[in-house]
Amino acid sequence: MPTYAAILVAAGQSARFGDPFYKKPFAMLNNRAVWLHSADRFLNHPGVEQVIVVIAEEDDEEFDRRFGANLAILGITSCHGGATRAQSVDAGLRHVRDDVDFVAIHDAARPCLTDRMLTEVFEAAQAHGAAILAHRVTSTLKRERVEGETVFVKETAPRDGLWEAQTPQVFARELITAAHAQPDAPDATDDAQLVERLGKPVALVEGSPLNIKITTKADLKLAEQVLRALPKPKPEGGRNPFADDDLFR
Ligand SMILES: Nc1ccn([C@@H]2O[C@H](COP(=O)(O)OP(=O)(O)OP(=O)(O)O)[C@@H](O)[C@H]2O)c(=O)n1
Ligand SMILES: C[C@](O)(CO)[C@H](O)COP(=O)(O)O
Repeated sequence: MPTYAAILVAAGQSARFGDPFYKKPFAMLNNRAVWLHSADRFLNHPGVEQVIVVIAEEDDEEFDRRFGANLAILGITSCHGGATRAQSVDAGLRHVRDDVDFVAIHDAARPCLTDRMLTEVFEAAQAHGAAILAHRVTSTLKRERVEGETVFVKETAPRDGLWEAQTPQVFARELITAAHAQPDAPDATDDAQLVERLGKPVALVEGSPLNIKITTKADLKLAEQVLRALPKPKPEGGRNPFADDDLFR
């Protein structure tokens, strides 16, 4: 069975979340920190040998106080991120073991990932070397034109063939390591674009509009309802309590 390392990036500033106490990955969601919901998916998934959480150095003390026991019990590694998301991913890559085959890179602020999505993007990465969860654009897209204080429609952008990238984004370890070694890597807003720049294929795997990225407080409320809609753990136990069902299709 192929082996995986998961990098959970949680080192952003959460500026749009606007909480005076908690950055969004560390906010409570149904009695568990947002990032731990994300970590659970990977920890319970076959083949995942390593989980690395990337945090901002300024969060060290609070993170250790709140989650130090979780890291020890769950065998999670932590490291410091950088000023950009890509720099945080690169920091996580430097802790990935040489013996894992694939690396899954996931926004810790996306806690509504399901077992089925993870299985499908893992399988696609095995088949193609690189795969990402994404969701076909279903709304009409407008390009803006700004005049003074007012924003107008400049044009309607063609949406045929457009997908909204999500995470996890999963890559053969050597491929993503080479991709992040490129000179302009720190400015990338997702990891797939660095692999695209190498001319390598990246498979698109249908995720779900419910695989939301928590950006604002309103997103946290939405995530609470999404997670509550997940099936309850099976009586025989042992199963991942976050197993998927058709709700997420
Ligand atoms: N320098 C950064 C920037 C972002 N992230 C992580 O990347 C994910 C997606 O980024 P985003 O939603 O933009 O988070 P923030 O940058 O924290 O959001 P904001 O722009 O509101 O500050 C988040 O889990 C965030 O913690 C990171 O690890 N390091
Ligand atoms: C990686 C990502 O979630 C894919 O849509 C997105 O690019 C993250 O961007 P952010 O500005 O760091 O939230």
